[in-house]
Amino acid sequence: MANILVIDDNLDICQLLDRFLTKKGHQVQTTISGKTGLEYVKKSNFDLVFCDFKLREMDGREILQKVKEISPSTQVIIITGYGDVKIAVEVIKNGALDYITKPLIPDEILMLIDRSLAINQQGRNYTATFSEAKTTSQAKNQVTHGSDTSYLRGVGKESKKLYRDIELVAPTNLSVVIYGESGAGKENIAKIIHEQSPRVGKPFIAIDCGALSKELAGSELWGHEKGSFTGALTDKIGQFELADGGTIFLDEISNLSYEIQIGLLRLVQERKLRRIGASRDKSIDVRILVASNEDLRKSVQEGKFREDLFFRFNEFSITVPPLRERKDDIEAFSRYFLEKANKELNKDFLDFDPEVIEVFQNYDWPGNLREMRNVIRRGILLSSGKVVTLLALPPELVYAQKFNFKDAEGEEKQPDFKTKSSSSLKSAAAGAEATVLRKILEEVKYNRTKAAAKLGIDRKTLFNKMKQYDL
Ligand SMILES: Nc1ncnc2c1ncn2[C@@H]1O[C@H](COP(=O)(O)OP(=O)(O)OP(=O)(O)O)[C@@H](O)[C@H]1O
Repeated sequence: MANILVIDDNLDICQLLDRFLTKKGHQVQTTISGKTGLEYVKKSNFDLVFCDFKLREMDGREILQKVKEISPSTQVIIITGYGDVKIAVEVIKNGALDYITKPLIPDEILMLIDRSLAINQQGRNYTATFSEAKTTSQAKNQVTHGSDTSYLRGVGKESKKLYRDIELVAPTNLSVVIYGESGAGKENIAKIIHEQSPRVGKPFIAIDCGALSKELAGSELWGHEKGSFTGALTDKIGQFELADGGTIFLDEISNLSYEIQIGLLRLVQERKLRRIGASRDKSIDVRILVASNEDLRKSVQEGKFREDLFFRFNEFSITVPPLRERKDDIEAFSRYFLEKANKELNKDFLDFDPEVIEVFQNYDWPGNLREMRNVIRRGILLSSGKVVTLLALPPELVYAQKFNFKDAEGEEKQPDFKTKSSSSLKSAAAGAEATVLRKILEEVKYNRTKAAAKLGIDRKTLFNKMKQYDL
């Protein structure tokens, strides 16, 4: 059973999730206000918060940040419309566990709850093995002991280069900077490096630097002694100590504050750390892998990241290509995620409609592998039979390339309908309609009267269509 908070300014969604999740045995609290939601988080210990991205007084990013400050071990899942996938993907970088797109699908929600509970449990079990550990917020970081990574290497030129680099650097003790867009697979690469290194079998700890609060980052990373500051009620082992002998992966490294960067520099130079409030140093043997989705050299030039630290980390660098540049692997990744989703959801889908693969090949995948995983999971939940069809994909994705309205040279492009079946025709119409509606609504800043006038329909029809397409 999970303790769940739902924050959504759509009362229907709150009521629906409340009823559904309570029936499934979870403890649920709901609110339409972000502010009230944060008050609830202060008072209660939630395992998981489902939060709509577009709330009236604050957005999902702000809520996420505050929830993480108040209760670092609470997982947050952002609810979003498909048109906002890019934003949702950004939010993941700030520590959200995942995102789900509307319309909500019950099985997907249940699966995410299970995943969130499993991650929290994993964190707890791991810390329990360090019996002297009296830590409070370890659960948010993913900890892997041993070899449980399942992944696909890919066969394209880009993937081959990637894995050549990994094989080269993994057996060494070098620090590595892993570059790549959000969801491209940086953490996965870090795990593979760890597993192909002599440190395999020792801890692998992933820290999301974007999710570390300024106040608690030091205590989270180095640990603290009881009484060293208000709120330090017990001793706490930091993540670096927990990773001793193994590998630590610092994701979104450029988000670390200047003070923490100084602490890191000392650790990297002297291989020693001191818990906050302690009087003695402790020797630490940890391999450090870091990731960034922006060029760290640029962060150095902008004064956001220390140059000396950059040189320490930059002993080797790997760039994970975005999915749109791994065209040769798209089909293989699609089948990999189909298999995975079959297992997770207890389904037995055999394949994709060939048109689906074609759409996948042409789509930009701003959320990379994470987006593909989510699209396929939903595709399975929305399909009947044994084959995932175009109808089960978000219309925005199906017609994104046709409705981007710009070609590679930035010239306006005419929408191109090459529908091959009546089902895709239906989906084409829906996709076209949703995209045009969104475009006009954005043009008029969601003023419904102006949008209805521009579209030549009445306000009620517009309202119904906005509801239908969740705009
Ligand atoms: N080679 C792979 N084979 C199969 N699945 C993969 C592979 N690489 C990544 N994934 C899956 O894609 C999703 C995103 O990967 P990952 O978390 O490693 O990306 P990331 O670049 O670290 O993202 P972020 O920057 O948002 O933290 C995860 O579900 C992961 O399991």
